[in-house]
Amino acid sequence: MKLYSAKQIYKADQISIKKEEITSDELMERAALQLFNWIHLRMQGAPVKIHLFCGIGNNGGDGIALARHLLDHGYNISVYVINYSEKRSKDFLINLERLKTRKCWPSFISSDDELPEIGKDDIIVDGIFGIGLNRTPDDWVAKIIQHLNKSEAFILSIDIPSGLFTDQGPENLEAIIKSNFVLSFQTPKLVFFLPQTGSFIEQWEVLDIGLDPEYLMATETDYELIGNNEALSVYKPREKYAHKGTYGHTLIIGGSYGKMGAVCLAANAALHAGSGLVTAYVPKIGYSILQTSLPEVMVLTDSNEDLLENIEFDFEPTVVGIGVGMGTNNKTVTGFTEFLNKNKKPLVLDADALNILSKNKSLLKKLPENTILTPHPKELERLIGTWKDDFEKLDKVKKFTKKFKCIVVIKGAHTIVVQIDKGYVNTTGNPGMATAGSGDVLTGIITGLRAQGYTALDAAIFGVYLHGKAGDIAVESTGYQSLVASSLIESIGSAYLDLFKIPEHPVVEESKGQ
Ligand SMILES: NC(=O)C1=CN([C@@H]2O[C@H](COP(=O)(O)OP(=O)(O)OC[C@H]3O[C@@H](n4cnc5c(N)ncnc54)[C@H](O)[C@@H]3O)[C@@H](O)[C@H]2O)[C@H](O)CC1
Ligand SMILES: [K+]
Repeated sequence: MKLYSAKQIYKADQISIKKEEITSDELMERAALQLFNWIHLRMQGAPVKIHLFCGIGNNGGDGIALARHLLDHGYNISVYVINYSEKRSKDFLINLERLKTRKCWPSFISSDDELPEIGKDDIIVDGIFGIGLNRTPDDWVAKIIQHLNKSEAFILSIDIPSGLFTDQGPENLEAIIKSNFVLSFQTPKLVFFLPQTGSFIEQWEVLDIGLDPEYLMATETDYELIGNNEALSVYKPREKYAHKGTYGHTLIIGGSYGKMGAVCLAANAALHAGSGLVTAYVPKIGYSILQTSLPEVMVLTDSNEDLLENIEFDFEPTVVGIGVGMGTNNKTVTGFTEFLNKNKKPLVLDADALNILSKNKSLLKKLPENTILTPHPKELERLIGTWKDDFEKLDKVKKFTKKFKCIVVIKGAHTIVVQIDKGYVNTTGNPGMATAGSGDVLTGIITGLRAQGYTALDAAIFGVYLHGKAGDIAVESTGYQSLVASSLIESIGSAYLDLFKIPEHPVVEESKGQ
């Protein structure tokens, strides 16, 4: 699913109005009816108090139009206009007049002196700001937002939690609605999935207000959301007359004294992802460990007993995944550098391979085109430096991938795969996956996919999706706390099978931000 920017949504808005020969007010009515139907289906006329907080722009207009429909159906509502500007939008005013004809007069709030009383069992509809927010709300508006957040009432946001910018980082976290549910028009917004802002959204759903499909289809976006459909479109079915050679030979290089488990996890994950053959290259100490725990995996050893020093092998792997459990000993740095000097094979780099690169940035030039790097936030910081917010981080990563012609997998609650100008935001995974070895499994899956002929970008996107889905399946039987990396591997098969399940429900997503 494409994640459109605010600018693109406004454009779609304009094009739809022109093409369909409708007024902007009619489009607002469509949006308001969608909101109303969603609420009415769930509430069935229940006499719960609904407080609608509306701004003076079109987000507020949506709220006011929704209020009219709720009123017409006998709901118990109170309407407040947060009067933060005199520049009221035309369609807001049209809808305000319509509401008044029903003898409903909103309370106009122009300061934080009188905060409306809200019961914890009430419902708040948040229509204060939408995608038109262009500066941080004034202090008194922020105080009202804080009052709503503290109320414990269920908050339903129209389009986007008020106070969140659509395409830039937040300035004041105290001036953002903490939304229990967001009904977002046409497209979820990128900020729903970023670490800094994702926690303001508990759940979201898209309401299709029928913006011009032709424009939406033809428009390239900077970000895409990867769900089941997108993963399925990348998936490569197995062929009847294939043999193990068809699906490539993965080489996992890593390990050091006390950290051989990381290699076991990555190698085993590569096998479960479908790599035809898997070889592990480890220090001598790892030989019996690997041979005993993974009978399917072939093992080659370094000349050094405890760490990697002379990475040499005499076969042609399809792809090399390097770094897990490897350590950053000077001898390993030398061995890794010499390996990069000679290597011509596609690479996946993780953990200590990334740490070595961070300290020896000149090595970055030696990476073959389309190398996949899988840093967690700390490793990423070592590679690209610090960032002031998620948008700056994404910009820096884009520049980095352009400069070194590589792919970066920014690991997090919603992992984002970045290549040059584009980011792919993953939807699977859960907090139980923040556990030892989870990253090693991801490295193994991505490397194993690459071995089977997936392009680097597809292997990264699909690998991240499968890894998260395996976690979602595993957690059903383990619970968050007891999820361990080995259970992720055991669930890779079920994650593949899940690709072909027909979804029972429309897209309702729980946010995994923080
Ligand atoms: N997607 C669509 O096609 C449709 C969207 N609808 C709704 O419209 C809003 C966007 O409305 P807009 O009027 O452009 O902006 P807002 O209501 O978000 O903001 C109001 C207005 O206020 C000014 N402003 C911005 N920031 C501040 C601030 N911090 N303090 C004071 N004033 C501020 C600015 O001028 C804004 O224009 C979208 O989210 C949907 O809910 C349509 O109803 C249907 C079609
Ligand atoms: K809103």
